[in-house]
Amino acid sequence: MDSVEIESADCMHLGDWPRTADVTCGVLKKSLSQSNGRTPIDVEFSDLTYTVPTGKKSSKLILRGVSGQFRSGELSAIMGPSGAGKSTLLDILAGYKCNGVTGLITVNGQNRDLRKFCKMSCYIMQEDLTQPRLTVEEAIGFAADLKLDTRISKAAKRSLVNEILQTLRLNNARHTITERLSGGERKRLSIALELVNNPPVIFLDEPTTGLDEMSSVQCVDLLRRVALGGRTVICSIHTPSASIFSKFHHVYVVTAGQCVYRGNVDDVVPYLHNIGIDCPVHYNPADFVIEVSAGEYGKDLVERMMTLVAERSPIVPTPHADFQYAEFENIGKISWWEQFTILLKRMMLQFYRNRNYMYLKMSLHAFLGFIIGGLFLGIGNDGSKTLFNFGFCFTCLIVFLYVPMLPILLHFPSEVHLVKREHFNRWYDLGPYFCALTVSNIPAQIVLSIIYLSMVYPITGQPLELFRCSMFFSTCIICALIAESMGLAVASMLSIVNGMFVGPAITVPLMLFAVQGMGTTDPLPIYRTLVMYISYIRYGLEALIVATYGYNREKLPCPPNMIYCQYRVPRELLRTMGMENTVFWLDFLALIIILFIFRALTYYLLRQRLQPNKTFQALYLVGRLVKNHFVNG
Ligand SMILES: Nc1ncnc2c1ncn2[C@@H]1O[C@H](COP(=O)(O)OP(=O)(O)OP(=O)(O)O)[C@@H](O)[C@H]1O
Repeated sequence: MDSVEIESADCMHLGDWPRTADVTCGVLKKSLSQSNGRTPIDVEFSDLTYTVPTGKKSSKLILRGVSGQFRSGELSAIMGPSGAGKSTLLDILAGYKCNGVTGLITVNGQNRDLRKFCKMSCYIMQEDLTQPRLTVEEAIGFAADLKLDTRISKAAKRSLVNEILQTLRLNNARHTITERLSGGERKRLSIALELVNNPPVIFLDEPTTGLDEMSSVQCVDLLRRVALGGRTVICSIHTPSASIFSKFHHVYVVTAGQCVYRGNVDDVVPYLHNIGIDCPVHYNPADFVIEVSAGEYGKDLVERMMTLVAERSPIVPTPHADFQYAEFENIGKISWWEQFTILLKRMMLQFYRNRNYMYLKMSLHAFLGFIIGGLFLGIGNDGSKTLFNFGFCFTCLIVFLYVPMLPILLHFPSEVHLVKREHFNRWYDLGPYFCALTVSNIPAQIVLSIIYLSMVYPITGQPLELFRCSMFFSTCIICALIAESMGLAVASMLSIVNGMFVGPAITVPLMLFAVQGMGTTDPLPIYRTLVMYISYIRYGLEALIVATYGYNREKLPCPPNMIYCQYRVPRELLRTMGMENTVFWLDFLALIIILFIFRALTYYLLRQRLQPNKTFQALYLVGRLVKNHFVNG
């Protein structure tokens, strides 16, 4: 079936949400306030507690057995004083936090299956992270490509993007690069990106923070409309104005990790009246209930609210006998290859927009080529400077260690945050992302390496024989890719600050191990030999030296003023360096294997960062305990 058929077929089934119909027929606005054919989702939780370890033997109880219910078709607010546990509760309900949580969360009366629940929900976090170097229109377009069925025609997706831009008042900013958006626009963009596939459950952490009153009202209005369309919309919110407060259907008030009120917004004031405190006339009930729950009118009132909450607001489960997780299993699922191509396209576009950075890197490589070439001018064909040429090979490996690694350590940790968020909201799988990242990085790295090498190789007088030249170039390029992969592995687990320390720190032993025992004719003890071959730089060095001096290279010319050139015979140098029997292809193969190991390690670490397994969770906890032990004493 081609896309046109799908488009027209879907127009006939407007209720068949969240497929293409809502969007292809240009009725997003209408669809937001429309019921749909799918089962509504109610989220219930009981006796939820959340504890975090804080020191050697201490831990902090953040949520203390809270229970509640959020229904479909309602806009619900989680409110409370600062530090009460609103964001924590939202993180747990959305499935973003799982460690240290006890209690029960159910979806339409069935135990929550987190993997499946994530497919039917989205979480818009407080910090608005958006893909850099894309316009608003492009960002929403890529989200639509990734989240919607590929059988939907391009025109239909374009019309969806236009509708979303209009609905969220982003039309004037459609060609603005995301980094240049105002706070309110960025918030609306974050919401727009997640609304693309119309998920049945939407969590938002403080969606109005940083917005002016008018933008906040419009934002909450939109959420209300979305909720009335049959979705379950839950947001944490800080002291809303009276008009914003009145737009919510349901409110859940927490203080010090306990619930003090849950129920209709209209019932807040009568409830407070019943426990003996009246909200002053013309006073914002939202402010008042937060003040009361913060203990400003006495601690006994707060305790009374805590005990009364279960009695006055019993949770009445709304079972949906016909509810099946499978119904939501394939929402907008696209294939591995489609995800890969879309992500690659997005990365290439971002790369193109950032071309000045690429020009800077190219200039830096040319500059390094000029400086290093000048330092080692003409030594490659001078029998009296063979040892200096050895230094040149080592310098090339150091250049290809730090230059590819440091930028990765600086920028990849922030990208991991973005990937974590998009992956959590089920935009794509890690496999296609990682492959797209690899494919988009490798050509640039090769070009940069060639710029540097094509300058230093002739300037330093290396042998201009095609086979030696290609062996030299390919060894350096593989080493650059290994260093980049090492940077990715470190940056996928650590923050910028920690990565910038750990990354360069691990390069020091790598360099030292590589040159063990060089220049001595005594054989090394076996353990030192093993340690030496841990370092990929050793393989790189051997490969470069053999490419330059191996394969029966003829004697090098010696300057007429030199009486004795010890290493003008290349074999003599190889013997002194213990590389007489070295086979280039074995070293090259070892480098390729190391490259694959590092790539696989990066993938594994990234996977653990996004979805830690039990071992990693245990390691994380041990790490935290150790940190708390040393940091907090
Ligand atoms: N990992 C942690 N370690 C120690 N304390 C934590 C941790 N995570 C959260 N907390 C504490 O738990 C409490 C609740 O945090 P949370 O972010 O949920 O509050 P909040 O109600 O959203 O606050 P705000 O409105 O100010 O954002 C706070 O006191 C916070 O310091």
